[in-house]
Amino acid sequence: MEALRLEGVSKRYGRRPVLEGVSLSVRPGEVYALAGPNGSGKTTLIRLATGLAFPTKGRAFLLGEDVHKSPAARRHLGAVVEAPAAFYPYLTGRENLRMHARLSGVEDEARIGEVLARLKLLAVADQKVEGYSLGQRQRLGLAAAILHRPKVLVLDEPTSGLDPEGVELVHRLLQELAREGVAILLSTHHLQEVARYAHRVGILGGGRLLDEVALSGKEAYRLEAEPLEGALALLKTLPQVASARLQGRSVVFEGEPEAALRALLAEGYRVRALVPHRFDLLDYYQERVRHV
Ligand SMILES: Nc1ncnc2c1ncn2[C@@H]1O[C@H](COP(=O)(O)OP(=O)(O)OP(=O)(O)O)[C@@H](O)[C@H]1O
Repeated sequence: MEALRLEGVSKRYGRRPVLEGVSLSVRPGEVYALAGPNGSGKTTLIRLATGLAFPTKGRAFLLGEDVHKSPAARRHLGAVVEAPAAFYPYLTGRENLRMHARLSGVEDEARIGEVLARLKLLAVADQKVEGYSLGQRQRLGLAAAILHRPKVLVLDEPTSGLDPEGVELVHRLLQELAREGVAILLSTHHLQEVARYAHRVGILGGGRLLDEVALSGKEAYRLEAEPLEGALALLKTLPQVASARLQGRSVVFEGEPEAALRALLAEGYRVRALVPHRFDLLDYYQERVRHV
């Protein structure tokens, strides 16, 4: 079952549409990154998915339960939406986490130590939060969000304000959590970084989900052949080809290049080039949002 699902979600502020009919889903163990220019609605979408804002149309589900109708659905959710998360400044990091733990019914001192260690906060755990740097607060926010072992984690720009070590720490943590089966939806402007481990990237623009890119990690190849449309159609029929799509004046496909070449030549296509293809997410993204 999908861990998180948005069904035709729209949001208007007054008469102004911000999101129009966005549907997406995130499976357990999947990292789904939301990208889009400033003002494209990423934060709004995240607020709708977590139940912090109501959609004008459409519905949001967490593990099959409607987030806006069943507050209990949120027990499976960990989220950092307003960054840095609000903490009591006169309490220490550990005391703040204890408060969170009590509110979510965790009451497990060992778990508090575990998440502090995971976020590399043990050295400052017993200092008051008012003395924390922005990056330390960000990490404490994430520590609070994962304290109750949520099955779904929703994060708005989880690496903003972090130094390079902090950025790496968060990326590593998210990969580990995904391997443990957590479904993760995050928004980001740092496409190249999340492309290393995100499974899918949703591109928002003009209030719509313009595209979803699956980052499979499989070997891809770029083919230049004539006629190109026919070559694309042929590749799509081959069992050795997992996926194929048009990109500019080439076809990009995943699969076995030898089998593809044999089939193309056997059918009389003129093959001009068949080379390994490195998918550049940033290039693709820029092309996708250029005309919005
Ligand atoms: N409470 C609100 N009232 C009115 N308009 C809002 C409200 N919240 C967001 N908006 C508008 O909705 C649009 C989308 O904002 P949102 O913050 O979701 O974008 P974003 O993609 O997260 O942007 P950024 O990349 O800058 O963080 C913006 O034009 C914003 O001005």
